[in-house]
Amino acid sequence: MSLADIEPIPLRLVDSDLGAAADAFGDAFARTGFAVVSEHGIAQGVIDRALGTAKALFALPEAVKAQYVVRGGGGQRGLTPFGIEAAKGAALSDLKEFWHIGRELPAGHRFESVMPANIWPAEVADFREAQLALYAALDHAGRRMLRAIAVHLGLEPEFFAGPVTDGNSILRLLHYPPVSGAEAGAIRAGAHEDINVITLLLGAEEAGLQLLARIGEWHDIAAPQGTLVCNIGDMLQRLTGGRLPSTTHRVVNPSPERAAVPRYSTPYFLHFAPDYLIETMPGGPAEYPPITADEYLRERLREIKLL
Ligand SMILES: O=C(O)CCC(=O)C(=O)O
Ligand SMILES: [Fe+2]
Repeated sequence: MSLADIEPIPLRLVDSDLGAAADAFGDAFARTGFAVVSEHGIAQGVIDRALGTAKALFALPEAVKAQYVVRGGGGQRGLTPFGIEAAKGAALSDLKEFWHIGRELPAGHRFESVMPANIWPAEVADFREAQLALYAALDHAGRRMLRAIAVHLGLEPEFFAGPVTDGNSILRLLHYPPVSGAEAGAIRAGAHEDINVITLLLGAEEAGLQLLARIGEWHDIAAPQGTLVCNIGDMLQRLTGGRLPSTTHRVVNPSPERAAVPRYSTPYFLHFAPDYLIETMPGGPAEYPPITADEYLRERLREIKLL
């Protein structure tokens, strides 16, 4: 199986033929944990404005960016500088820096203590507006994807609507600087599984993203222009008892011709509400003890050295 052969599946199918969407996405996710998604409905202008302001942010002087590191915040908001996050169990840190944006909650919201307020870079005009627009668009696309996943699992289409309402979802703006050759074995993003429910990833058109197939081989994930990549995270694997696998993936360093080119990508990690109890459904190959989404997240952030 070559992942380059994965045909993009239009997200539009969710609205026109939910059964067909459930079959197509369900099949892709059950086989590889990944799908390439076309016709996702996110306006190109929204994507371009968010990417433009993200590039402006990362281009700021290091001393300015350093002001936006939240000490003791587990990397959940603001900047996580180059050389901090390491994949679970990895000796070397990833070759990336990133900025996290969370859900905006009204003052006094019951999740305020576990979902901290966003911070915004004063130096980049329109950053807040552009990123919140992308956050909202990805959240909406993710909810549509979850309708297809619910039907694939034999659940009612709106099964996930409640559990992800006010979810602790995070928009990650990622910057992988050019690779100089002095990285001594480190890679852009070491092999890992995502912690959350599903991930929607923009920017995978620039090569590097690979998934680990069950036979133990790495496969490139080719995302044509205008598509996004969607994958299953550990929380959904846990909920489905492994019926939907959270597949290991990584971002390898560029070929010598592309070494001078930075890579920007934007995963949206869609999460459950912090108090959602993840209890394994019957019918899958595995069973896990119940745990709330927030407890599970904290356990995992400690493993990746963010907490
Ligand atoms: O940059 C990418 O293409 C993927 C990033 C990723 O897997 C992650 O941040 O979890
Ligand atoms: Fe990932």
